[in-house]
Amino acid sequence: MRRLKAKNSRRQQRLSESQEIELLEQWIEARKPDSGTNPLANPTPPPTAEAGRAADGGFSPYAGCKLFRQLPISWKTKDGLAPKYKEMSDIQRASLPHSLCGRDILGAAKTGSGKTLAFIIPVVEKLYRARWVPEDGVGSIIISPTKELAGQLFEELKIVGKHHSLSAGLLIGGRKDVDAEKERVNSLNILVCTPGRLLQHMNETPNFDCSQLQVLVLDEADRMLDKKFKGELDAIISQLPKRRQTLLFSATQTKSVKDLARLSLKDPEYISVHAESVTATPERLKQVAMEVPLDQKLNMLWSFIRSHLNSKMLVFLSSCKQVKFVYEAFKKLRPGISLKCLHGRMKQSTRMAIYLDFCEMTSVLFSTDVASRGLDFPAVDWVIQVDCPEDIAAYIHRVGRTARFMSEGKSVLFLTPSERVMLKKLQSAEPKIPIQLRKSFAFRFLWTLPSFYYSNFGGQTVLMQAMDHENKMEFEDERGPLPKEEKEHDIHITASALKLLEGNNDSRNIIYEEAEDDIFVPKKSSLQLEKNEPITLSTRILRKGKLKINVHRPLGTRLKYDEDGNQIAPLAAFADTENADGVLEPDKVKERYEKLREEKKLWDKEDKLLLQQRLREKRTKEKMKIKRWEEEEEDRAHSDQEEGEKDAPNRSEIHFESESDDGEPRKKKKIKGFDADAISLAEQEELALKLLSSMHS
Ligand SMILES: Nc1ncnc2c1ncn2[C@@H]1O[C@H](COP(=O)(O)OP(=O)(O)OP(=O)(O)O)[C@@H](O)[C@H]1O
Repeated sequence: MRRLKAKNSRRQQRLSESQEIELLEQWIEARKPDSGTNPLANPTPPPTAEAGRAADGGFSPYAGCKLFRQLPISWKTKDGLAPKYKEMSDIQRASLPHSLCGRDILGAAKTGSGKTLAFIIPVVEKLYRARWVPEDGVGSIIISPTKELAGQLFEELKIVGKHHSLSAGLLIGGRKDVDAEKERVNSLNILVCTPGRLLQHMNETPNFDCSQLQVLVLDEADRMLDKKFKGELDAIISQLPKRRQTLLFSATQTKSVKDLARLSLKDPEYISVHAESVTATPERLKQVAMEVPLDQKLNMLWSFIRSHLNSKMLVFLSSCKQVKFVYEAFKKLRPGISLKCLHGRMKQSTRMAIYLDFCEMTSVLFSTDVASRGLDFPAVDWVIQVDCPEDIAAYIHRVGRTARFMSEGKSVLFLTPSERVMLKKLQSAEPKIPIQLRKSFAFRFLWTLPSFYYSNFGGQTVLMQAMDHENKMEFEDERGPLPKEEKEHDIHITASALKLLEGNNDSRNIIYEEAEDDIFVPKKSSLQLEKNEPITLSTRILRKGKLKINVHRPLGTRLKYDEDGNQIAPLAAFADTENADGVLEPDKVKERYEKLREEKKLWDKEDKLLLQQRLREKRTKEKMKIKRWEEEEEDRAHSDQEEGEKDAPNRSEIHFESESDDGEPRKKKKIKGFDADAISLAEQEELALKLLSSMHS
């Protein structure tokens, strides 16, 4: 009764809005496209209704509609879209006429083609036309497989819904104030969530009510319907009303009748705008595969990163353990470009901070498949798949993080000889995936990783385990025997690399000369492009060799220098340990060594303190960064809430604590020596102390 009253009072307050709604309803009803029609198939606008009839007899009055403003959507939505979006993409043109008139949709289009707006617009419009107010409760639920993707969808929803008075909430893990949020969740109209959080609400929040649900959206639908989310999704669906509109979108759509039956779809429109396309991946994406033996994968990755220091790179590895290992190891080796890592076992606030950082910065992000679907990182130059993807769909989504919406991108897939079967699978996929095998010798291994990392972090084991147990792909060939021997202990440059470096210490030039075509040519910085200057590395290549001691050098001939760089006589420092006849006095020598030892101890102490101070500062800086991000989030939530209270009880953003929404197994146990935040610092401290003690022993 209260709800009805609220609706009526709002209707009375907004006469012009009501008129608009009436107009939209009539417009939508009068121009309903025939089921199964695709406006893209008949691009000329119909001068009369009958002229819009396609060859198959289907009629779509939206043929020729290319702009958002030509659609029967509210002015508030048009105003929200206008600053950023004017022309529709293919999937938007094909699906919006059907979804706006309430039909269930199974939408498929290539990665980066604008599927998000294709479901957010109908969600907002449906509730607007139903004159939904916060007191009406949950009217729409958008479910995504990962927290980051949910966050991104929420941002897009804020753009479209900017001028609307609907309330929306982001329900993802990582926040502690669950109780406060449970109180607010019932007044949210649109929930953008991960399945775990939503289920947590359904089970724990008193009076949580979805009985009035109008629209359910599953983004990355095939993923949401696969066995990883089956239990959670079935539990959610069982609590939702059957009378609702359901929108399913993905770049790799499911057609399984069994899956669709679980969702009780009613005569869904199957809209696959790129079904006729020759390729399954974006047209501007260049793809190559390289055969790399397992024990050379990291060297290859290192060389690749070192040769593309101006590029933004997303590196996929198959497990959290592996991501942590590669990130820690490469970070210590300082490649000359900022490194980041992202995986499901990180704290939510850290994950979000890294996601935002990578959106803004040219850097390298090592990630598990948590970043493989849906995330719209701007301007990624390279997607590097160090480990083979699980299947073709996983490959398509991973490479889809680059070449988004009309932009260009490149991807490289490392395959061990036994993984070559994956290449065949990709090449014979329908539609095609244009991927070619390249000779890996285009890159010389300029570095081999020191075994320090392998032995201390169990690196080799990490790689082997990750590849053996986490790649679910079935191989035709047997994997070769795993190399057992330890890696060499010294950091060194291989002989061939040294030879190349003799005449040219720019690794990127080497690659340029050897590449078969321009796909591996490193990106020049804009400055270099302007000046047409040769590329130089932003960091120096260190030629590290073994320190050789010449045992045949006569005693007392070693040159020494004072602090100003002046040469001093050999053994001059020991002059005070000789008597007048030039003979060494043992007591004085002993005394001098004692003094030196004391001095060294003092330096040790100072160094230790300095190091501790630096680590403390670094930690504080990191904490401040996370805190700032959290404060900004809270401020935004507050201002949304205040704004909401002013206009109408309104927009808000909430977060819930829970795990395992990433498609990665939930494991709380920490791996010794490998906590992304704290352990890396502890590890650094330990390493520094080890170095100090080895210097002084
Ligand atoms: N009509 C449009 N005009 C201009 N840019 C658009 C339009 N629609 C979407 N975009 C932009 O294209 C990019 C990709 O869109 P979106 O993330 O919706 O792709 P997607 O199809 O969902 O990709 P994925 O399959 O990877 O999830 C975004 O940056 C978005 O802002």
